[in-house]
Amino acid sequence: MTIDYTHDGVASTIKASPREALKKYSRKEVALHETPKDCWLVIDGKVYDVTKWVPKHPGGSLIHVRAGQDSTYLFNSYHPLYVWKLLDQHCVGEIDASDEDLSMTNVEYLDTVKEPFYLALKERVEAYFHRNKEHILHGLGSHI
Ligand code: HEM
Repeated sequence: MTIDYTHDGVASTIKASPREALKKYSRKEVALHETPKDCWLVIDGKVYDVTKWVPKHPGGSLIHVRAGQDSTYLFNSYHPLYVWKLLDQHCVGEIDASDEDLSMTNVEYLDTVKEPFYLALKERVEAYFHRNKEHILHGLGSHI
């Protein structure tokens, strides 16, 4: 199951598709890349080397607070849905499911990003803020 964020209407684009052959990494291998100058992230089971993107990141140093670790929840909570499309270019592999170490991730959140209800809700919230010309983070800031 992968999420295809390349179409309009994100919630309807969850579909089963064969994964291309990606290099497999254990979470321990990913954990070796834990600095701003060598920054790998695990997001939704895939491994991303975002080192080159660190100095350009609009959200500044937050990009490396979980360098070398699972950042699925953090990534998803901070970004509008379109940012998922930008991840592909940084992909270097995926987590080796046969060597999964659940103590190194936060299983509670792993499937949330794939749930149609969650995606539909997030899409609608983004559309609301867009219509009202508010920045989503600033808008939320006044309510939390
Ligand atoms: C878990 C690591 C990350 C965290 C905590 C994080 C956090 C943030 C935050 C707080 C912002 C809002 C900045 C602002 O509006 O003032 C932001 C914006 C952004 N980030 Fe990240 N980021 C992370 C990783 C990434 C990665 C890996 C990419 C791309 C490959 C990325 C791409 C972007 C883009 C394009 C924006 C601008 C979004 C917009 O408002 O249109 N970020 N990020």
